[in-house]
Amino acid sequence: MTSATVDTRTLVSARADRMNYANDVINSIGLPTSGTSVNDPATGEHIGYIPDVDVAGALEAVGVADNAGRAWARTTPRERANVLHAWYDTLVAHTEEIAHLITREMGKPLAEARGEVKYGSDFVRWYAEEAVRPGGDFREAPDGGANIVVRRGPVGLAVLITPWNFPLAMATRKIAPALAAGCAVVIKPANLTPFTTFYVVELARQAGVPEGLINVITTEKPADFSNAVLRDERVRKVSFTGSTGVGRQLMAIASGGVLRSSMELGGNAPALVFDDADLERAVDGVFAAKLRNGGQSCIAANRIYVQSGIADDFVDALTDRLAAVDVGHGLGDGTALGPMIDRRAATKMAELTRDAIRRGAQLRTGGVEFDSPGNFFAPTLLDHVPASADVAVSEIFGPIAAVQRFDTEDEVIARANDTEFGLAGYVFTENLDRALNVADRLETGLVGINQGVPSNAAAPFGGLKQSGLGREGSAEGLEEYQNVRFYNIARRPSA
Ligand SMILES: NC(=O)c1ccc[n+]([C@@H]2O[C@H](COP(=O)([O-])OP(=O)(O)OC[C@H]3O[C@@H](n4cnc5c(N)ncnc54)[C@H](O)[C@@H]3O)[C@@H](O)[C@H]2O)c1
Ligand SMILES: N[C@@H](CC=O)C(=O)O
Repeated sequence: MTSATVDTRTLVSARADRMNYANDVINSIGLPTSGTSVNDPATGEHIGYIPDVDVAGALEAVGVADNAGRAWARTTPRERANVLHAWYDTLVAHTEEIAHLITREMGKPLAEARGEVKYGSDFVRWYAEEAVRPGGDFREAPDGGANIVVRRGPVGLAVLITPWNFPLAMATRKIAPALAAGCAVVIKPANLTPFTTFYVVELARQAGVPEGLINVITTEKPADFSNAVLRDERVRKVSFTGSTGVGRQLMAIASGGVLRSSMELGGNAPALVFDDADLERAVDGVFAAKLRNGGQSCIAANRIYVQSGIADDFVDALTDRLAAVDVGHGLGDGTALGPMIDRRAATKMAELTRDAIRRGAQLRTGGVEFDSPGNFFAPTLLDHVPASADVAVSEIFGPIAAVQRFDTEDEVIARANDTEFGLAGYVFTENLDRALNVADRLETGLVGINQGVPSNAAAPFGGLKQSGLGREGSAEGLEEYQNVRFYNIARRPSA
């Protein structure tokens, strides 16, 4: 098959009871009756408004956060841990509410949204546990004339900017370590998926997070927002998750005030499947790495390299898996793939597919936009994708599995590393030496070995090259919100 086919699957519809439940959760947030409209990406339906805050409003929030942060910085690690534990318990108790909200505003299937609630809440629990281990050190000067006490304290007021693809996890991965370290925050979620942030921040308040410590700002002019708040002297830190282009702009502004900066940016993950891989395990892993979040993930398998000896079997098996996926509203029964976030994203999938086919790729399944008011694109597999195709060089951010073939280990590593990005990579082989040697040679911040979802609150998530700076999750994620200082204590030798 070399050209687009009609996908005969019918879309799964949302269940009315789940839609009503999600709407009740949105209505409970207490949002304005006008402002910026938020829509369900699966239906295009308007689901609520958020405030369009101007620069003066954003700077007011900076002032509120600055005041609250000064008091919070003086709390003990145990006090901060207790508040974060309480927030974690509240998040878990509201799993259903949050999951329905995520699906309604972002589109991912409800089962995946529940998974995000677990993943996102795990960051809060992890940093509740890390809060009482702020780190520090005691050293002796080599000449014996001093002791050096190394202390870690809060970096100060942090501005957090998050994307739409994981509305909960991208927020908690930043807010929780900031609070654990003793910082206040101003957070700007994406306008496409703001409700989850408003909702979980309200849960944080109910759990005992002091007023003014977490401030949510939504705006239609994000550039005005960042230009103003990142130049404000009260702000000491910026943490951004989003595209590399916007990350570069924010780093340029942050350089003015020499702000501590964490940047979680774009990816172009290679997945390497060797002849000696377990076929079933490799198909499961690549399927997960591709289809998690509908492919709208920074660590999604972007370039799938399969060694010649296993390639035909692998492609057949992955094609069957993708062709069997139920597509539809995330609040439907059995939906495994929801909509793209917006029409532009769905159109981009169609363009990428057309470009690849024009350049010689073979379409094995999918390749069609569904005829619906939503933004659906069928799970797609393109085989024999030329390295020059757009789908092989740009971040796909959608459900297209783009397969290329390779012969040798050296060849595939050179191809895998031939990108300015360096976030995630995947290796599938049953040979442990090969797995570790290839992982060592991949220029990525994280490597999934025989599995497709490597993210974990205990792992230092982050990229190399133009995929970013800094780490989120784990002990390293706390350090991003800490200043390191030392006291030099003079010592006289005993008489
Ligand atoms: N490395 C990671 O951990 C990670 C995680 C999720 C997403 N991403 C990346 O994010 C991208 C997709 O997300 P997106 O489309 O929302 O990205 P985006 O860069 O367009 O937007 C991200 C956020 O930045 C805001 N923003 C945009 N311009 C801004 C400006 N000038 N000043 C301040 N804020 C601004 C947006 O409103 C949104 O809140 C992909 O490239 C993906 O790889 C990376
Ligand atoms: N997929 C990432 C987030 C980026 O999209 C994760 O696993 O945390």
